[in-house]
Amino acid sequence: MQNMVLPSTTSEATEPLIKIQNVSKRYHNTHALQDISLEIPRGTIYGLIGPNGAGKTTLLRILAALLTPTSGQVWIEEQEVTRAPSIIQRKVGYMPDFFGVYPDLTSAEYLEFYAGIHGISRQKRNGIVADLLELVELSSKRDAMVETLSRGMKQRLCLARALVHDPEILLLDEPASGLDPRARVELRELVRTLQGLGKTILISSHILLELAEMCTDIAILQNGQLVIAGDVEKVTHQLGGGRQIDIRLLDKARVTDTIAHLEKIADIHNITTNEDRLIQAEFTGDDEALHHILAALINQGYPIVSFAPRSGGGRLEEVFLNITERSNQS
Ligand SMILES: Nc1ncnc2c1ncn2[C@@H]1O[C@H](COP(=O)(O)OP(=O)(O)OP(=O)(O)O)[C@@H](O)[C@H]1O
Repeated sequence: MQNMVLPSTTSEATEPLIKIQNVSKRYHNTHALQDISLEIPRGTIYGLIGPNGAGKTTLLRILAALLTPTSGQVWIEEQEVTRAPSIIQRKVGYMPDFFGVYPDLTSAEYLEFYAGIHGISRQKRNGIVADLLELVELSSKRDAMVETLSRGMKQRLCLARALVHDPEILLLDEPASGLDPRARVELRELVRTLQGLGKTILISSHILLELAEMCTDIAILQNGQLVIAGDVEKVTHQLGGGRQIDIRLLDKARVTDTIAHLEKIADIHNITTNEDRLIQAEFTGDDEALHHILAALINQGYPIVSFAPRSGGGRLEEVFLNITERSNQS
């Protein structure tokens, strides 16, 4: 299947922070990555999605300057990653997909150790460690042994470790794997907080739903090849996935005529109403079309209380399965 790289709305305004140009990686006879080109806009939460063995870890390790591509180049701003690994490692925080074995350390000692590795002076370490523990909501566990933390807590500690040198870019390899739903929500909130702090974040997962609600952009990898990439809305739209809109009305008596109005709009499909004043529908247009629909509803006096398009959501998983199936067949 031909690669589709869609322009990102965020990348239109600014130069991408990361440029991946024709990157391939071969391990003996395995083509882990094949001619991948991708641009990561600054400030995005970029989801790297693909089934096991798709090449996600390989790509993240190349971006972290921990692995050299067989061919192609990766640029982070004006630096080519293989030519300046130590500069890149200062800009990048990498959280691997495995925890490894923890030495006999408390949470605070663990972070202090990594702060030392990054050359942070002793005077600054205490303050940085306290700030990081607060950020990942582990202040109450500062003196707990790492081994005694829950999986979700270990995951957050690992994320704090990746942040110890205040990198601009965070590479998180399967950060949600093995977490229960509550820990996943906490992780999602933390990732959003980090985006708010100006970080550009790449997150991999083989489960699209884990990422759908938190990513601004996604790239789907399959057998080392890029299947599609771009802003979540555009990818979903391009693949015919559509979005769901939840429309809540003030007045139950107006549900029927609102539905009759929506039924006449070409981009709206599968309208349902399962609660008193809530109408749900699928929408396959772009944001401009959505704006016109909302403006018309308001202008014509429909009593709208809320009008909420949901990015991706459940539909994305379907899109992902469709696209990986299609590329398997090609
Ligand atoms: N060190 C290695 N030596 C040989 N083959 C490797 C090595 N590392 C990865 N591979 C192979 O490269 C391909 C891509 O692996 P990679 O770990 O990047 O995929 P992934 O998408 O992260 O998968 P997962 O979700 O299972 O972690 C796989 O076929 C894998 O077996």
